Amino acid sequence: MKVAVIGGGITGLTAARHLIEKSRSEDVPCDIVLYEKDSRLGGKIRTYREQGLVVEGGPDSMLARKPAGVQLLRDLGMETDIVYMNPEASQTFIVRNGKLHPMPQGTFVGIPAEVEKFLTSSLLSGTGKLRALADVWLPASPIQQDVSLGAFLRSRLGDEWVDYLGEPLLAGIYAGRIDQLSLFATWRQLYDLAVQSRSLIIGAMASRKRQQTNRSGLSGRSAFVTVRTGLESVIERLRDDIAQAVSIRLGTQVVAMRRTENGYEVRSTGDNGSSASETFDGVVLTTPVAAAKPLLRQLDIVSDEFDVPYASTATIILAYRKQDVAVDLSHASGFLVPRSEGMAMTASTWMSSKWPHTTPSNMVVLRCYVGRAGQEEYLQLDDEAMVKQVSREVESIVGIQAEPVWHKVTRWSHAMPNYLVGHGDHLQRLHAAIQSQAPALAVAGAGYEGLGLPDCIVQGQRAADEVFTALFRR
Ligand SMILES: Cc1c2[nH]c(c1CCC(=O)O)Cc1[nH]c(c(CCC(=O)O)c1C)Cc1[nH]c(c(CCC(=O)O)c1C)Cc1[nH]c(c(C)c1CCC(=O)O)C2
Repeated sequence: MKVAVIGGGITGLTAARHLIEKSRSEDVPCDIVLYEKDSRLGGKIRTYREQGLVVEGGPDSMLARKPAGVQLLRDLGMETDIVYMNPEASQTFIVRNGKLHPMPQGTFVGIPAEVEKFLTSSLLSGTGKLRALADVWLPASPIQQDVSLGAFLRSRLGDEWVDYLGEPLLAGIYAGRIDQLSLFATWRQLYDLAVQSRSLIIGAMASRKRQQTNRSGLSGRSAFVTVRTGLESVIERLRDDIAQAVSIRLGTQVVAMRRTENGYEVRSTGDNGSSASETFDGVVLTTPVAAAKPLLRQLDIVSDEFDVPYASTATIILAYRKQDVAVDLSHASGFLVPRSEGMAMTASTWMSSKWPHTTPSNMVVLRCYVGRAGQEEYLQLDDEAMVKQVSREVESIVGIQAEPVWHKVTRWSHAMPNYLVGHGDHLQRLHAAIQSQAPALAVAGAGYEGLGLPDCIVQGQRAADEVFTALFRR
């Protein structure tokens, strides 16, 4: 059999690796061609190793509680390279009126699970806190179908909680707008919590208790993990792992697809202007949704209702000399900036505190984020102006007056998928259309069922499974 994998990010690479595994375990030869339009593999994963730093331009870590990520590292023989987030740097701040306020203690993703601690928080006004606590007495939410994450949370915990805690924490993951994101496709567990316990706060109290009893085996281990030599070394290892069995076509964009009698014709153009056509039995399509849709349309899979806008962002890494930084950042991982603060920055991660292995001991490194859905205007700034703007904001929020001695701006155009209300239903219809019209074809990646690295890995493996099984049964 012969399979095309379109896209060379983490999803496509794990799909290719999984196809090889299946072909070996079932003893069925499988030719694999991987197309990547960029001149490098890795997609959103990009590590800079400069000035003694090992810092990320894209994702900096992954959730340990989603096992696919850590499992992949083990499968690639990288277990000894795994680094856990510094447990000392667990405090997160949220900016209000230009000042840092600690995230309230004793919450479950911001939802109060310890009422007394929540009441002492300086982040919300007295009225805001009381309104949030009213969730305990409110009747069950009468939700039958998908609504926005914001509508659901506003009804239970009030606007102030949503604007200063809920949106930065829960919509921030998508660089999205809380009033547009789908409740079911983003934080369904919060809906489930409210169904089980009627109140989110009562549900948060119960899950916190469960967490505390289950945690015994994980003591001291943080929620996030990364790789000592940078996440790009996972890409390098994956590439080496599959290189023998996969033809990797860099700088090659798939521009058209057509059904043939038994499979697919894939047409591509190269950076040098060349064009080529090749036929395959199966296809794993892992590009962003905007690149996948025109190809699907050529196969008569119309998915106009399946709309996944991608927000544009940038990360700005600022490195300071430690001797120039008068504030102690060592106990915190960083801060989030609510939309209403009107700043360029949406958040900042204190890399040298959260991930000490990334930074020489004589430096302090902050990674700042700019841009989210509906707030993309600061991305127009050129690198120099962006660094200036962001370091000015760092000065006023954090109190670092020094000039950064090194910086790196990484721009991510249309990079963060936002799952809108109805995402799940539209996705189901897309899968049904693919199943009936396009046998041995599967879609996977951040635009569909989770944008973190573990979810991309799971989707890549599942898509490879589906395509392999469809062809194996023939
Ligand atoms: C406090 C904070 C968060 N996230 C962040 C902070 C800032 C300070 C710091 O670095 O400590 C930083 C962050 N993390 C993410 C973004 C958006 C990226 C961008 O704007 O370019 C930003 C700005 C992506 C993310 N951040 C996260 C994901 C999802 C990971 C996954 O689902 O696999 C992404 C894409 C994870 C995350 N991140 C956060 C929560 C509550 C969660 C979910 C945890 C859980 O589900 O148990 C909060």
